[in-house]
Amino acid sequence: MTAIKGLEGIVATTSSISSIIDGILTYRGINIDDLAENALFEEVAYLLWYGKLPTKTELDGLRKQLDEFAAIPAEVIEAIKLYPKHTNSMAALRTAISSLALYDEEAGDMSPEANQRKAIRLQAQLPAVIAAFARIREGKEPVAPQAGGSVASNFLYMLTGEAPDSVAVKALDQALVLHADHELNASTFAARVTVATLSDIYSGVVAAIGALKGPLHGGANEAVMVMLEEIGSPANVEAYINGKLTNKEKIMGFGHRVYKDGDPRAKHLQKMSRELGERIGNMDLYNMSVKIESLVTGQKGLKPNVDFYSASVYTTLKIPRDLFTPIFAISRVSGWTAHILEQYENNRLIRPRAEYTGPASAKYVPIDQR
Ligand SMILES: CC(=O)SCCNC(=O)CCNC(=O)[C@H](O)C(C)(C)COP(=O)(O)OP(=O)(O)OC[C@H]1O[C@@H](n2cnc3c(N)ncnc32)[C@H](O)[C@@H]1OP(=O)(O)O
Ligand SMILES: O=C([O-])CC(=O)C(=O)O
Repeated sequence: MTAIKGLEGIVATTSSISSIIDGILTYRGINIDDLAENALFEEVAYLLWYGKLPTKTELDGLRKQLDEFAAIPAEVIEAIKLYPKHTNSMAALRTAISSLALYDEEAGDMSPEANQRKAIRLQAQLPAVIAAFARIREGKEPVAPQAGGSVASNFLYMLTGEAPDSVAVKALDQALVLHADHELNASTFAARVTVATLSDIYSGVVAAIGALKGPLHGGANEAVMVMLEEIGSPANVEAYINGKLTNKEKIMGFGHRVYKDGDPRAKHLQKMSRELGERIGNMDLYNMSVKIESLVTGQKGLKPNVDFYSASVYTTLKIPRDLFTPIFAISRVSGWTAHILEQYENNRLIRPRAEYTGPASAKYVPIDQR
């Protein structure tokens, strides 16, 4: 038995949800470029869950369910008020989602219908939980979502308490489309491993949030912003990046386990970053990002991944840095739950083996002789 470090290249399941073949990403066979340019996030969530694009009636039905399910139990809001104000936002999200399970009367119902409803409930409640946490830590009361609003517009509304402008809503919606699913990424794998024991959907999503939090995965978008802040201005980029590369440090937002020739989603986020910068008349973040890309690609051959330009996009939308990874979760929960439902449909316990590297043969030594 020889271990493959990081399971690179191992095909661990079949899935009909998303594919990455020859560097092309599709959701249910539809190219991500097509979806990024034309689809709304709710259409994409429907596509991931049900395997087809919704009709207008089906989309309206999903929106109605998202509205109905968005309310957060008062006990969960009260608990969030007790979280330390400076706690990590992904830790807060992980805890709050876990506590939502306690108040879901269907939590123990493992029927496909109940699990589908729970998937929609998680999609509806996750943005509300993040916005509530962000407001509560500033001493403000949570804002309820507006019926009929999209996931993107409602998140911005719940965060600020003000009607968001249409450019911001469109940008966030497109970002949500781009992040919704990605084959067997680490957090989705964590979710599938968890529910393959026939544990519940909340446990799967909590495991996924824990995996997404790390800076080698979803946490990279926040780490990119930390880097941009450290650099400070386009004039400092070269010295900073050269220093990091000389020290063999990783540049966050670059590289990918599957894409070696570039991430097809990055160009959409780059365009968004440029357009939003032009709109506010400040191109510093965009110019810094482009310069970093040119140096890292030029010297290391590494291309930006989905996390790189999302940092400048979210900052230009005035979203606090530590909410970037929770926003990733707002989108990816659609993919996580689609994968969880797929896992339940055709389940087998996921239990690989380990190549043993400990002592070959050892004897128990009584404690008084050690
Ligand atoms: C949504 C997402 O999860 S996208 C990924 C988000 N994560 C990041 O942006 C963090 C930065 N990137 C990375 O750490 C990696 O590229 C990962 C984790 C994404 C992929 O990791 P792996 O497939 O395991 O690649 P691995 O880390 O082995 O890198 C291979 C080589 O490229 C180098 N490399 C990879 N990424 C980077 C980077 N961002 N900066 C500098 N060097 C890098 C490694 O140091 C390694 O070099 P070596 O062979 O000389 O030791
Ligand atoms: O697929 C991966 O390894 C990381 C990921 O989630 C993504 O790129 O969206």
